[in-house]
Amino acid sequence: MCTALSFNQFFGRNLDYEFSYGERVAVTPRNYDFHFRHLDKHESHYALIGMAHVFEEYPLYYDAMNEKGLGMAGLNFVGNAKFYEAKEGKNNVAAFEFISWILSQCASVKEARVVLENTNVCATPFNEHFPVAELHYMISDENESIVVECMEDGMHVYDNPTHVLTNNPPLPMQLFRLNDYMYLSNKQPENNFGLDLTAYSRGFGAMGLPGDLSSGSRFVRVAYTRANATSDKNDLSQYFHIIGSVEQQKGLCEVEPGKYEYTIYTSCCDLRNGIYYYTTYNNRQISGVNMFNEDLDGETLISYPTIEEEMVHMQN
Ligand SMILES: C[C@H](CCC(=O)NCCS(=O)(=O)O)[C@H]1CC[C@H]2[C@@H]3[C@H](O)C[C@@H]4C[C@H](O)CC[C@]4(C)[C@H]3C[C@H](O)[C@]12C
Repeated sequence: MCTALSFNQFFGRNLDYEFSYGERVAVTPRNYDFHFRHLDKHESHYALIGMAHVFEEYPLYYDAMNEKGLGMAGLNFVGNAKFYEAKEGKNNVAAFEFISWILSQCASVKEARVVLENTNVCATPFNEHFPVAELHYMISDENESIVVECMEDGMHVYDNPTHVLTNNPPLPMQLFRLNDYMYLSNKQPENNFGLDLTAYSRGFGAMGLPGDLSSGSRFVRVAYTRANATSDKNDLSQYFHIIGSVEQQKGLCEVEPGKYEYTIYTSCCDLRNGIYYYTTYNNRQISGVNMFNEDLDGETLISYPTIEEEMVHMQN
């Protein structure tokens, strides 16, 4: 399971899975040659930063942002995702290139909508070891979010007023399910029984908020948390608290005997300042890579290993 979140200038995701593909924080500078499989070279483009599996200096992004403040993340959409054959007259983009394709040329969600109109996401595998990943995508800038779902019946581009995304089912069904929870409140409930009842603890207003790890429940939980979370100067920690409401602890979701899905990392792109923050399962201290501290006019990929050791700030 995975969850993506956009909150003010912050955008990112929980990457939940039972193993890591070996990811790094990768900066793609403006003059890195993107060799798109079905298209011409893309020699000069926006610079990108994000979490990627780096294969022979090529970034396979999971989630990223560009220097203009647009973010994009791919989340599992197994059984529903369907990518297509290359089509004449379209910009044919392999699914593994999709994040780079959008972020290398779009400065906003508005621009992404236009580019998507002529984009055909293709079922072209990266290589024999990396088959096509069945994903759907959230794209956000500071103001709006959309979700792209490529399915049997075509590519859907949805407005996403919740600014969150999890996994199955498709977004319209996730949104519809919020109807069942519209009563949730951060206030104490009224007593409608006409009996002598008391709200004997704080937090009664959100009684019934799902707490399990299924994708539909995480969608409701994180959408509710985001909708009610206050915003102040400390929005970076508030972002981590919101997405932390749906993190997965090791041991709670068994995918095969003895193997558990857990939150491998949580990312947070600061869309305004080009900083990619993240925490990992064993290292809860926030680490950061600032894309503007790199030579963004370069041609070669820059990447950093994630810091996995627990870091504790001792005070004495
Ligand atoms: C497994 C990851 C998604 C995690 C997730 O959504 N979990 C939910 C599980 S479930 O639905 O609830 O069962 C996805 C997100 C990004 C994916 C990676 C990126 O797409 C980049 C390449 C793409 C290649 O085609 C496959 C390897 C890969 C390196 C992908 C491996 C894997 O599919 C990743 C890492």
